[in-house]
Amino acid sequence: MYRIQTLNKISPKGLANLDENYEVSDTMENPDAILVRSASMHEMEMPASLKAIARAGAGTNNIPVDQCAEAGIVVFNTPGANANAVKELVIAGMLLCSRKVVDGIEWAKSLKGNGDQVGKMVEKGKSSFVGPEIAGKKLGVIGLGAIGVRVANAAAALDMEVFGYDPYLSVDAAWGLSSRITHAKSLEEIYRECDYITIHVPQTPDTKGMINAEAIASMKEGVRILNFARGGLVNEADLIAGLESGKVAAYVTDFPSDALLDVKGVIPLPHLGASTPESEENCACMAALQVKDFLENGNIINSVNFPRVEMARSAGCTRICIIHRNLPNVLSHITESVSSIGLNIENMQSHSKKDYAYAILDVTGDVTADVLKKIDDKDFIVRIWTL
Ligand SMILES: NC(=O)c1ccc[n+]([C@@H]2O[C@H](COP(=O)([O-])OP(=O)(O)OC[C@H]3O[C@@H](n4cnc5c(N)ncnc54)[C@H](O)[C@@H]3O)[C@@H](O)[C@H]2O)c1
Ligand SMILES: O=C(O)[C@H](O)COP(=O)(O)O
Repeated sequence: MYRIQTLNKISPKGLANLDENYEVSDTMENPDAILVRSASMHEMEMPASLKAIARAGAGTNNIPVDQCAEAGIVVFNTPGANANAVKELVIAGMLLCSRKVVDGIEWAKSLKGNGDQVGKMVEKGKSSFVGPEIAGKKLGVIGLGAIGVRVANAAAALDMEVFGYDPYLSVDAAWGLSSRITHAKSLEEIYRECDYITIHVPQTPDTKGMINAEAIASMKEGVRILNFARGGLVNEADLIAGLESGKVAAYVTDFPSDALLDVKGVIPLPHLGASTPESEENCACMAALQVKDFLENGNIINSVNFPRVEMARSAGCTRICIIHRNLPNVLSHITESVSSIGLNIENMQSHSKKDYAYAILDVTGDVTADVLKKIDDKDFIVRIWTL
């Protein structure tokens, strides 16, 4: 029986992929794997039993990914599974901050009690809520991954002039990008040209605070900024100064903080980007299936700290799975150890990612604890197990 702990509410449709061989609970001790959304795991002590963490979503900055790699814990995410949900809310965010929709709704509600005068008051007062259309305006998209590409294409379809910036653009993303998108060669070009700027990059030490006083100073007067990626990408004090001076007309964020809530021009949303039934199901299904395939077959598909390694099971074989440091001669140590005890390697796959590598070997012969001990050199083997 595999033991799965959930740290957030995970869509039941996703959990339904875990059959009678799985016990799932939010109060599980010694889990084999954890399913999580945005709960922070940075302060959590990782149980020795833990082999995998699956983030049902995109951002993994709530998980100590590097520490997990050191401990041989594979961290998965679900690329693209919630991207459409975020795209739709970004488009809504641009309309919200252009057309004074929120202020207009609040004012309209304040007319309650004026009886048959409401119609007249609406017509008289509506001129306070005039706001520009988005068609014909310039949108800068920073980060053209699963979300950024969808936002760029949707905005182009709404007749915006779209600039995209991503120095690490993947081939898949490039194939998906409309030919109407202008390739911005620098952030400065985005800042200089665009009326609306939307950020879709992961929060890392490199991107943290990237929207700061210097960036804001080089943007257009009255720029509208949207942040559905992570709060930490924006230096809040600098942004508030920009809003107060009028340089920034609006800031739509999915990551409100106490300091932002009462600042004019801020439209705070309670991290709703991925909160649709469709994306909750997509993410949960992908997370559950990836964990299942890893626990049962050792396959790693979308991991942020280990390479993709997957191989069909070879009939009549025992599978040996080995997470190891990415150092010279480790593979030859493994294969020599295995063959020196008379095991035959029928099939094997191995790939590396930064400091770590992962190998799966399908072998025939008797794989005893002694065999594993022979391979398990503590200097470079992080975790070894059989399936
Ligand atoms: N609000 C929400 O509910 C919600 C939902 C999903 C994702 N997110 C956030 O959005 C982020 C992006 O999600 P995604 O699914 O598009 O991820 P993704 O990995 O598909 O795309 C990220 C893109 O950013 C690019 N990038 C990285 N560093 C960059 C830099 N310095 N400048 C420009 N581009 C850079 C990468 O090349 C990649 O193409 C996630 O990391 C997460 O933090 C938020
Ligand atoms: O990175 C993500 O996928 C989003 O921020 C969604 O987070 P959530 O799963 O907590 O809604």
